[in-house]
Amino acid sequence: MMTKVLSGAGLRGQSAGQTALCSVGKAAAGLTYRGYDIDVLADKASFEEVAYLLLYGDLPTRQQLTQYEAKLLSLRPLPETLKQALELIPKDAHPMDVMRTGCSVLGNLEPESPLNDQQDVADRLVATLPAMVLYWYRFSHDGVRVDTTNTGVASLAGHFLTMLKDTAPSDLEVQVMNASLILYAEHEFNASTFTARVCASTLSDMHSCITGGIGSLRGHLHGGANEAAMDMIEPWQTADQAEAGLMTKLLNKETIMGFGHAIYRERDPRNDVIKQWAKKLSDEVGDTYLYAVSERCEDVMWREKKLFCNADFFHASAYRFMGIPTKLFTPIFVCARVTGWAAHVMEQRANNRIIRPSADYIGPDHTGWIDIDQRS
Ligand SMILES: CC(=O)SCCNC(=O)CCNC(=O)[C@H](O)C(C)(C)COP(=O)(O)OP(=O)(O)OC[C@H]1O[C@@H](n2cnc3c(N)ncnc32)[C@H](O)[C@@H]1OP(=O)(O)O
Ligand SMILES: O=C([O-])CC(=O)C(=O)O
Repeated sequence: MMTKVLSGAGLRGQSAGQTALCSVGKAAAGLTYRGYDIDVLADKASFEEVAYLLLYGDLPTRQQLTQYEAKLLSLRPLPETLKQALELIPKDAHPMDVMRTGCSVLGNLEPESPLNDQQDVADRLVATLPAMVLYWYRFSHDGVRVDTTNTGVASLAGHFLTMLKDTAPSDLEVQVMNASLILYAEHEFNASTFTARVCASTLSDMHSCITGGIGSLRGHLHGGANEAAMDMIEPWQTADQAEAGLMTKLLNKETIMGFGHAIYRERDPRNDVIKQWAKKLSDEVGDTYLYAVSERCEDVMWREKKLFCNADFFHASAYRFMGIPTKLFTPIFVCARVTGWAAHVMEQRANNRIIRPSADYIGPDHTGWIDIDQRS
């Protein structure tokens, strides 16, 4: 795989520091977490194993994994005060705003300290972010105070789906959710991770760094693209309608959500994985058009613009096939990416210099004071 020739605005192509966590767009490998290829991780690992890899530095032994899973289970309960805060948030709030608030409230209740160190705060957030968003969602939408602790499901992937639906998900759904969390866990110096690192570089606390990351991920040019892609394809009932709709959008020079990437040039290696799972789900649920619509979008975008699906595009149909409401798509990204963000915060802290670039000044020349009554 070739890396993109990068230049110009948006700090594109400029190295902003070093990382041992992830390589993106390197020849042949495509995407690795601490040297492990994403395809292999998505195929063989559990999300908990990948979280451990990112947060603790290496893949766990069986004993370490058992202990880590037990730790995450023990960290699931939400503080009562946090539940009360979540209950105050209206139904029509965006779940990403709920997560931002939830993370921030937890930082007030359980601030990072020598007794609650960065590793513990990171694990606590991994264990509770899914619960925060779903506690609010189920309370505000269904009037149910969902049990966020004992769904009887050990894996975070299964726990998320069980809290959402109250019924046990299928094995395939748990498998796909697990792979999805792995695909979304980490991606070098993307915008939200960079936000978290900038925050960390001022010696701020972990909750502030993660809250900032959630805010940056929310935008449609970043994590919010999975939701925006679903909104785009939703009205199309056939592949031909999708093609006609896309052609109109391209003619109008619209940005097509779920396509293109700041670093990859030819393909996003995560797309092959999630696309395959979307196909399996499509077959399982007896879908007659959404997968075909998605595939046609992929073909048209490549034919017309040489733009490829990024990680977000086929996540939209995969999540839809699992019955997940569209506005919960990006929050799932948060549940995964919190591992990458926290690992980057720790890495930044271990070798820190405050991140403070310069700007090229383009404003007016030095200007004298004009008294308020003299201004036109
Ligand atoms: C998990 C993730 O966060 S992945 C990213 C998710 N975001 C999206 O899917 C949003 C849609 N995609 C985009 O907006 C962009 O591709 C980004 C934000 C991901 C990357 O932006 P950039 O690095 O600036 O894009 P890039 O330099 O490749 O753009 C090259 C050209 O292709 C165009 N282009 C890039 N992506 C798209 C798109 N999705 N739809 C239409 N045109 C596009 C650009 O407008 C640009 O055109 P120009 O040269 O006429 O100005
Ligand atoms: O790397 C990026 O710019 C965006 C991305 O794919 C991610 O954060 O997963």
